[in-house]
Amino acid sequence: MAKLEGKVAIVTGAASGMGRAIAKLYAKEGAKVVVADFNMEGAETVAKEIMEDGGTAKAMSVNVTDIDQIEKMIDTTIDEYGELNILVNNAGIMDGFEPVGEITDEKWDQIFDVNTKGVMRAMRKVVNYWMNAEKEGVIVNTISTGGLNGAHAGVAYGASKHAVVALTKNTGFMYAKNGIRVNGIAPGAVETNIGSSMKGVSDFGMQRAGMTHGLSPRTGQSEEIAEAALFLGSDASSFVNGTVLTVDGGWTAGF
Ligand SMILES: NC(=O)C1=CN([C@@H]2O[C@H](COP(=O)(O)OP(=O)(O)OC[C@H]3O[C@@H](n4cnc5c(N)ncnc54)[C@H](O)[C@@H]3O)[C@@H](O)[C@H]2O)C=CC1
Ligand SMILES: CC(=O)C(C)=O
Repeated sequence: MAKLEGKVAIVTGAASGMGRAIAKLYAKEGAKVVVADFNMEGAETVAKEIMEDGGTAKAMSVNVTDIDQIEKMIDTTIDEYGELNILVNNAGIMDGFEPVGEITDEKWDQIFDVNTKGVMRAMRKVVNYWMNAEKEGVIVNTISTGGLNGAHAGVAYGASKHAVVALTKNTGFMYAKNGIRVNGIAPGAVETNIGSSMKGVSDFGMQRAGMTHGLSPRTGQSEEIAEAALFLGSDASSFVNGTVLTVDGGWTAGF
């Protein structure tokens, strides 16, 4: 039996990288998947690939910095599929490895709007839906090893991801008796298109962070992260709640 048979899932940032791999694996395991991204062309391609493989998917144009678009994403999914069981908050962008002495207010806000506020707003909307409807549900947040230590990116990215760890733990704890589970994944360095979101790279920050990146045994593939997202999104993880699963090939085990 497919692991997500009968489930409806939203995956944000699903036009590329880990989001794409998660959307495809969820669909392969029986879920109806909303492929949400502000890159609509990319989202449509992923939805088409899923449907060609016999799955069910719908591309949706969503900018996670826009509250109206986030809320519409969730309302439309429930209207069209009659249900929403799994929300994967995966959309994210990198900073330019800036340390605090170099970060601008504008860059800080830009990173937080996508990586943190967008996640909180989607979680708030879906949790209220589940609570009001007295339904159970699962949230999976793509965080980062940069959300667990200070050495993997700049100050804005690290702080934005540390905040999602707190969002994950707090929400998992608060609604644990209501059948709502919330977990995160902390991937290490994974081969995706995230580099294209890096603007104005700091030589100083890159040099400092690069020292720890050099300790990573290897880079990961998006499909390896998708397997963790499948575990956390499915009933196989029914007793796992309010925690973060590191998936980094052993990179951060050594320090
Ligand atoms: N690649 C890596 O080494 C790591 C990435 N991560 C996290 O994994 C998540 C996925 O990133 P990747 O697959 O690596 O990157 P990616 O760049 O391949 O995919 C990110 C997707 O998010 C979308 N996106 C960006 N801003 C958006 C917005 N405002 N609204 C809607 N969609 C938006 C992009 O269009 C893209 O399709 C991110 O949260 C990232 O921070 C975490 C650890 C390591
Ligand atoms: C992009 C990112 O989060 C890492 C850990 O490389």
